[in-house]
Amino acid sequence: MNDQTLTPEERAANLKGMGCARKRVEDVRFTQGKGNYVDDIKLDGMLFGDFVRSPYAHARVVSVNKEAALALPGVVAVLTAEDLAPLGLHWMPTLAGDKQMVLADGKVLFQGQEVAYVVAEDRYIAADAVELVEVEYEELPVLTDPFEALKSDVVLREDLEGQTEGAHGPRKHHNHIFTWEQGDKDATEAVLAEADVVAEEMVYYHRTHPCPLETCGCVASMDKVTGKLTLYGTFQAPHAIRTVVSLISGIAEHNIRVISPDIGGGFGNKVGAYAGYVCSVVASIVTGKPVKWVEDRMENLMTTAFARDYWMQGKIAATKDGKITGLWCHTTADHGGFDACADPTKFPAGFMNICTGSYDIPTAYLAVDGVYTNKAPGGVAYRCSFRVTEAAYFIERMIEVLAIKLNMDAAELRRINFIKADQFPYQSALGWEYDSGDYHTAWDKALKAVDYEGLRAEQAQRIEDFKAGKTRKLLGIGLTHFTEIVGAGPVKNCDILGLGMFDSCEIRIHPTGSAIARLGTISQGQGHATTFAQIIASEIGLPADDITLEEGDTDTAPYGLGTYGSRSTPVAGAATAMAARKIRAKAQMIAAYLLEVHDDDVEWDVDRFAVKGAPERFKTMKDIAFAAYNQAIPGLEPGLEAVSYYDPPNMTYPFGAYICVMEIDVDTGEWEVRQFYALDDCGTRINPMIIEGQVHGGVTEALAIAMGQEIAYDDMGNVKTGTLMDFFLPTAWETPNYTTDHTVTPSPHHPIGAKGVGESPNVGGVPAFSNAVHDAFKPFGLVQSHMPHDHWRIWKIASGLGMHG
Ligand code: PCD
Ligand SMILES: [Cu+]
Repeated sequence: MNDQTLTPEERAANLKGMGCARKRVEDVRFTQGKGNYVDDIKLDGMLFGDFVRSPYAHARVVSVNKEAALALPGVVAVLTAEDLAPLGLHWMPTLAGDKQMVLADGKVLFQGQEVAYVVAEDRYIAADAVELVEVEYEELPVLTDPFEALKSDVVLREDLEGQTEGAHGPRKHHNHIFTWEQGDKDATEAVLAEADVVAEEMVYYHRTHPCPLETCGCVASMDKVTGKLTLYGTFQAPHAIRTVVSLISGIAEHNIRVISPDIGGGFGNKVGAYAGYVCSVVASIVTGKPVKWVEDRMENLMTTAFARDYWMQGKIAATKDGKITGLWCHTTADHGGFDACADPTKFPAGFMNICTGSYDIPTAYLAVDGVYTNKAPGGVAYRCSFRVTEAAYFIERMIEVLAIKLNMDAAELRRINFIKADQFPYQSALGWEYDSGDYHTAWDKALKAVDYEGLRAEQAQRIEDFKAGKTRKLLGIGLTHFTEIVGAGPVKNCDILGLGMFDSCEIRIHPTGSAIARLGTISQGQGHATTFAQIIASEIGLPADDITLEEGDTDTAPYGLGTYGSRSTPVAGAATAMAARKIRAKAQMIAAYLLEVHDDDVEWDVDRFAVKGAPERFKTMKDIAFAAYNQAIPGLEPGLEAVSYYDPPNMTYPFGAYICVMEIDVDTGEWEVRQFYALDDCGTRINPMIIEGQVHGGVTEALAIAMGQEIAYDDMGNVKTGTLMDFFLPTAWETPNYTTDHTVTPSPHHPIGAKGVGESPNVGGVPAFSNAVHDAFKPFGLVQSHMPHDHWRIWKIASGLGMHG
């Protein structure tokens, strides 16, 4: 059965295990149009839902008249808050401990808010009926600026009036949500007062949106005979959705089956619960028929969870020679009409306290104030694991601002402040324990790869030429060294709605030596079916091609908290290795029995157990799998399967060095990325090709955010960027070529040493692009300018610096 002539290396290669650039197994289906997305699901007698949405950002709903809509042939029902109230479903809990209207209850708080839900026989009738619902509104004053909101007499959340205590402590004002403080305020202020140099700046990270290719949607199907509710949907956390649906609907959890089919990109947008899910479930229960709801693009952009919108006031202190002594940050966080941020419960501003970044900063203080405004709720990670991209942008801008103050090279300033390799595990001033890192090695490699000295020389020449009138183009060199924090993560620290953030994997080996593995996570394009099979292949010596991977069906998958915050590899990936190791432990006993030696006298060799000192006497994993099912082995149960629920001891701290070289035309504001170098360290690399794809995708999203993407509002709370005509999504035209690189610093606590990587390119990419723009104008006096750096804003910078003559 087994080719004994193969070397161990050849046998290992045949497994396509960890480290192999295995081709994505998912793509056979996707490239042939054989994916199965929510909108592909068609059930007998299925009805369609659509929302009546508010055109106003703040208004009282005086009346809703459904008559004309109900009279339209094909319309089955029109639901309003009044219909949901008797069921207690007109409001729902948010992930952030707040509550949110499912359908407008007396007033609306943001443009596009759900007012009524129409159910009809097809999508088009539903859309027509939406037009026929007559809603009378009475406009109220609109607050779109969080600083104004905190001063205004206008009460946004009347339901909370008089409540001085919120989900995260005291509320200071009727539009205030929480204050979150970390670090030592007094000590930091003392350091600032005595420092040689203090740089101060307001760093704004604008509101944006993940905008996945596929919008959010679901199909709810209540079987009245069995009492079982099946809910298909674009869920990044199917198990959590099942628990939440059970808690708010009262349907027993075993009678709910949640299925996430193929998902066309999630990027954090599909973590939370939306009104569409609740209304579809209610509509299916009421009508006894399956009900489908799928958003259109404008609904997705205008109403589902936004990202960022952080105003970060910063102060950074240093000695004359550039040693950073303290960091202070006060953030005003615009959370929109309801606090629906998707962060672990104890972290209302996510992991923003990673804002000391890659630097050994002895003293620091961070305070975040959450504020209600008339904007869409949400606050999702959007490829940045819980406000880490905000934190990284903040510190990487503050470093640049400090470099200007010190008149020092920003690469050197970073180098002298990096946490040193021998300081890990490193305790940060804001409360984290960084697991591992080697920043100096990564930094030097990156600077060398782009010829940093050469670039600075070229830039100096360019400045001369510009001043001499020989060119109108500037050169910017954008530097970033970021530290990520992913893999939420320890249950003692992290939960969502009280559900501990562990994750899981169950592996079953079949008699012929192939296998199926099921996880509590769910791929939205990341390629889990490819990579997690590789972990198992390396751990138990069965070829990855013989391992099926399944996620997203709560009736079959073990409980897990889902995929976001780059947690699948750190948490479910660890569970996968641990489950595989349980299988290998049993396999060892089976092998020893078959080989008639003691358990301790066999040793593992790539895909087999061999007798110690006699490698020609062995049983392959395939032999062992068969024996597990066909031999009665004394003292052992038949079969070969295992499950692991993994509660990680710590998060993982991937890091990277990104450098962006940009040409900027001062007369048009146009930019061109000439070079983008991305070095990532995500510990042990499972699939280098997938990692490269993750970096390409993530840096492209970072480019979008830094250079143009924005959810912008006017003073009346109208969303100005609610279509892809106005909301910047880069195409192949704008997307530059990327050079990827890596170092490998394994996580000491992860069973295979892997850290997450999916979010890193966004965390590192945004400051790299933004710093490039700033760097180009720095010699002409620019210190700080807000993103997104679209052509107009860049042109305005040039203008403001008097560069237009
Ligand atoms: N060391 C390592 C790591 C990792 N890896 C790979 O890579 C990936 C990723 O991973 P991670 O990092 O762990 O992550 P996950 O968890 O899986 O995922 C998540 C992420 O992911 C990213 N990416 C992506 N891709 C795609 N395609 N799609 C999508 O959607 C997405 N999203 C995004 C996001 S946003 Mo959030 O949600 O915001 O929080 S978070 C996120 C996978 O496959 C894995 O396996 C490897 O290989 N190695
Ligand atoms: Cu975030």
